[in-house]
Amino acid sequence: MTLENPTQLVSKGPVETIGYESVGSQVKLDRLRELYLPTVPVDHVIDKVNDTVVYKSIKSFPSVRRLQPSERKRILVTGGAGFVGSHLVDRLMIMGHEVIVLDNFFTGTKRNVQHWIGHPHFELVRHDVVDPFMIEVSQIYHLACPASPPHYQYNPTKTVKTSVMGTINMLGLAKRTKARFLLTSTSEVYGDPEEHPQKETYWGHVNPIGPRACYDEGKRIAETLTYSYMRQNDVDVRVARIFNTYGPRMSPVDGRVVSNFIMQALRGESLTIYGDGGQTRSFQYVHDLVDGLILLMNKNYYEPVNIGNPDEYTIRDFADIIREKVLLSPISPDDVPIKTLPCPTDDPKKRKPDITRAKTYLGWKPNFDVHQGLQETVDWFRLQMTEGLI
Ligand SMILES: O=c1ccn([C@@H]2O[C@H](COP(=O)(O)OP(=O)(O)O[C@H]3OC[C@@H](O)[C@H](O)[C@H]3O)[C@@H](O)[C@H]2O)c(=O)[nH]1
Repeated sequence: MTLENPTQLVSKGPVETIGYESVGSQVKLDRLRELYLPTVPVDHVIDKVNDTVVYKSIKSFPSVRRLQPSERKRILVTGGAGFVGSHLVDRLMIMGHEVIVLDNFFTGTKRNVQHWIGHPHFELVRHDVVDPFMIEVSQIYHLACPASPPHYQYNPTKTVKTSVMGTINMLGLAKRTKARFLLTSTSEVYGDPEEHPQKETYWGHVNPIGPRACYDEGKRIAETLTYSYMRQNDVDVRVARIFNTYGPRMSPVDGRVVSNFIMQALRGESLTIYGDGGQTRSFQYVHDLVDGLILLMNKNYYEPVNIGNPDEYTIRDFADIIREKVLLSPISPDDVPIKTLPCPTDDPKKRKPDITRAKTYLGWKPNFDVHQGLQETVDWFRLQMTEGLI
């Protein structure tokens, strides 16, 4: 397969249209932006004098594509009220599909999908995937699982249960309904990698008993389960290994480096670097990830696929980029100091995806550069702060 022409290429200035025609996911960025960075708040009024907020019912929903009933799919998104899930839901809704979201709201929030509540194509169910769930669907995007290190280590046993029992339940559902099943796995399956960049063929270097194991090993067994159901029960499966992702609707308290640095810089606090800051990560913007997930679901490729942006930074350099983005005169980036804290146990020293597979078999590549993606993310955090929502 050859590289499909993405709607916009990186080097040609800011991205304005995203998505891929072959799967009907293309959309103007402005339309999505209205959902998380509205020019005027559509659903609430803030009364700063009395410190109250009034939520209003929305008069009309965002427009969705008119699909023939035969083209419209019924799609289940577990974890659909979370950071990544809600952006996926936005896109699937705009594409004209019917979307059912399952979420236990541990890290997700109703606000992320509030603009769809009441829409005839949309349903939101408070449910924990650890318990079975019955429904008729034709595609399942299985995202449900806390994903930031502080959140997944908060209750490690529950994180393992979510990965194991949650994935068994959703694979069982896929088996019964003959739905196509997409597992969102993670770059953490490579652990602290000895191969760099990481290809999907690399088996990883994971400490099975360390504090990250509940997530790393949880996702590894989730992958094992996925391919066992494929071999044993003919379930049609897809596996995405997601690399570090950022964007609007990240939780300000999830403890990840992007949200921590942005919140610290906006509050004029020191930026906390864990260890010497020489460890690397490669950051992708959430819309690129959503493009990759939708392509993977709809293309005919069942091996694991890395979805990430190979643009690699040391955490120290990344701190400088965020300081420059957030701080406007009269505060200069130098006015926000760096504070060094101990490095977490088993923190991977480097991480960068090899995306040859995604390019070759999906025709996918990231479109957003870090400056455009971070600018929108900072704008979103700033708006939340101005409105007193975080
Ligand atoms: O305030 C901070 C937060 C984090 N960091 C460092 O920044 C790096 C990135 O940390 P993050 O918590 O954002 O993310 P990690 O790469 O550790 O884990 C992530 O990996 C990929 C995804 O599956 C998950 O979202 C998450 O587990 C780490 O080296 C961490 O030690 C800081 O230096 N300061």
